[in-house]
Amino acid sequence: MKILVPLNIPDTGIDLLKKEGLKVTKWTKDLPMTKEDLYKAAAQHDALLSTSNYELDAEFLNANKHLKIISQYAAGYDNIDIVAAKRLGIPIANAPNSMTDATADIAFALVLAVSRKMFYMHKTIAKDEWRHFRPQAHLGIELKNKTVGVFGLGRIGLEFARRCKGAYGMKVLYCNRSTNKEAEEELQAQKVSFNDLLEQSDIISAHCALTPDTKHKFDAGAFKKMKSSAIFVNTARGQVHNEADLIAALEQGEIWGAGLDVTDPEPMKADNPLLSMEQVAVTPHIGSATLEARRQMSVFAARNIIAFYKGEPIPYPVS
Ligand SMILES: NC(=O)C1=CN([C@@H]2O[C@H](COP(=O)(O)OP(=O)(O)OC[C@H]3O[C@@H](n4cnc5c(N)ncnc54)[C@H](OP(=O)(O)O)[C@@H]3O)[C@@H](O)[C@H]2O)C=CC1
Ligand SMILES: O=CC(=O)O
Repeated sequence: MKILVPLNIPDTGIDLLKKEGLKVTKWTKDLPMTKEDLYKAAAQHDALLSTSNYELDAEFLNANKHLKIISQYAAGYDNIDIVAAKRLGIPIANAPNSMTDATADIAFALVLAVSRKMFYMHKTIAKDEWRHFRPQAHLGIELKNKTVGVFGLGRIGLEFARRCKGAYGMKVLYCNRSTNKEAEEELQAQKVSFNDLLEQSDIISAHCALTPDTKHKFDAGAFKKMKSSAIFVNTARGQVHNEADLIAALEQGEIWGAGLDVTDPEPMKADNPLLSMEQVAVTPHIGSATLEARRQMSVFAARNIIAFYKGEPIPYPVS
């Protein structure tokens, strides 16, 4: 079986594939493949160890019906048309839990960065604006005993909530479709409606998958319901918030601040007004950007393909 890896990912998983006798073509350039190159290359391979920057839509899947499996080097798989893949009988798999800690860390770091205006204050030094002690300038807010609301308390949401509870004794609210018993027992997390999450939380962090249900969940109406002292954090997917509405909510003081690891669109343009706001911190989708996570993602994505090749159950199937 010939595997196409269309981005320069760590070799940890590639080595496993090769050990099983699978042939691997890895794209080693820094820039991703063009759509044309991807179509051409996929046509000559049996499986794809893909990454989330490629749009694997119905058109791509129809043109590549021959693919035996697509294994995603990511937890999210909103770039893949799962319905079309199912119709065509192409199994899809992903690599959840390989970057849970790394992404929870980024969400938590964004809360801290926003609460103390760190990114903005860093820029004042670079602009040579640090002059003298100003006792009432650029004050932040403290996090101890605040209420955190997690939208999508799954793997990453739980790790993020653990950090909030452990470091600052925060009360944990969450909004999911199902109940997270583990979080309720361990953190005394309370499941609430979306409305209550918005109205009662001091910090709201999005950790859901991007689906038609969650697209633009955080829009003008949602921001209006949040506390004017609230911090909104999104490390899930940029389209979970409506970015124009978020900018307006911040400009009008409807919410206090925002921390984003994901934006809409990505990459964010350098002239985006969010980048010059005092109470905003933006990182360029680096949730999983640790050596440990990226190596593990490669291994998990490879294991799906190896299991399929051996006729064993796929460890991380996407249904
Ligand atoms: N910034 C980054 O670099 C990274 C971002 N991510 C993003 O984080 C997302 C979450 O990852 P992970 O924690 O592993 O995924 P999980 O599937 O473990 O958690 C997702 C949670 O979202 C909840 N959810 C889904 N739909 C809804 C909805 N409509 N309303 C309320 N809750 C909902 C689910 O609960 P229930 O089904 O009960 O509703 C579940 O608890 C990924 O899909 C990806 O987009 C992941 C890794 C890195
Ligand atoms: O955004 C990253 C992912 O793993 O999903």
